[in-house]
Amino acid sequence: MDDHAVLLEGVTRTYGKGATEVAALRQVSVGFRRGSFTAVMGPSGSGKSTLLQCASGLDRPDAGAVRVAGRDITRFGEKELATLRRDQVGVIFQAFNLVPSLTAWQNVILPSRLAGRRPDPARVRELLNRVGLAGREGHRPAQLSGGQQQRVAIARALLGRPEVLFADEPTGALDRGTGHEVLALLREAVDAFGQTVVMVTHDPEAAARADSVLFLTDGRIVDVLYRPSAEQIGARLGGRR
Ligand SMILES: Nc1ncnc2c1ncn2[C@@H]1O[C@H](COP(=O)(O)OP(=O)(O)OP(=O)(O)O)[C@@H](O)[C@H]1O
Repeated sequence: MDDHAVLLEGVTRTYGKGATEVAALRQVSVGFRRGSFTAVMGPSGSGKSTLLQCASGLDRPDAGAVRVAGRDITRFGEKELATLRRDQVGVIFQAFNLVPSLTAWQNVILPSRLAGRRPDPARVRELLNRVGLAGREGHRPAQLSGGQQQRVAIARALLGRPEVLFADEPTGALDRGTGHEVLALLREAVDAFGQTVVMVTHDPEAAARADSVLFLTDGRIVDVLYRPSAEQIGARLGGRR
């Protein structure tokens, strides 16, 4: 039974102490199968980002295990986590982490270069074109809008073809056309390259591109829909909230 790219077992994450204590995740157990595309939805503050942060090794749960390719990453030290992020796990988060002194093109290829690879320029160009940054390859982050910076981060995460890709609201800051293209790129990562994608979104139409949709409420998974339509997702969100 090891066809899970990522498996969370009883993951609990609590922030703060005493009166200000918030249980962001409560005993969450869920598996993400290899080559699957999962959307994560739920009200603001329900724990979606915390789930992604814990699953990607950016945050450490207080209890439980997070297995990536079978290995419990909650026991990893900083060095192992850095290697994990370089080789296996890609993240598209709102804090873009772009290097201010580098151009869009240079930012996209940086992680691959650091990993000792020589990225194919044709592929870099294709990715930049598809996220709508043609003509802006030479711009530095400060010369790009927030949405454009996010697109650089998306192209950067896709270039390395990581086994697992975590995306927090990847289409949130994008116009409709670019949003569709980004979803197509994520779908292609799954269908053509067998990557595993986990995406937080508030948009039922974006979530409908996934194979399944998890619903979080108050730090718990309360529902799962398989291959739902945008209408079914909207109804689920509008119903028992
Ligand atoms: N670093 C932190 N310190 C303290 N509390 C935090 C921290 N990060 C998250 N929380 C709290 O944990 C809970 C879950 O937060 P999380 O960001 O995971 O929710 P979310 O579902 O992603 O919300 P949103 O849709 O608004 O982004 C919230 O109550 C939040 O206030």
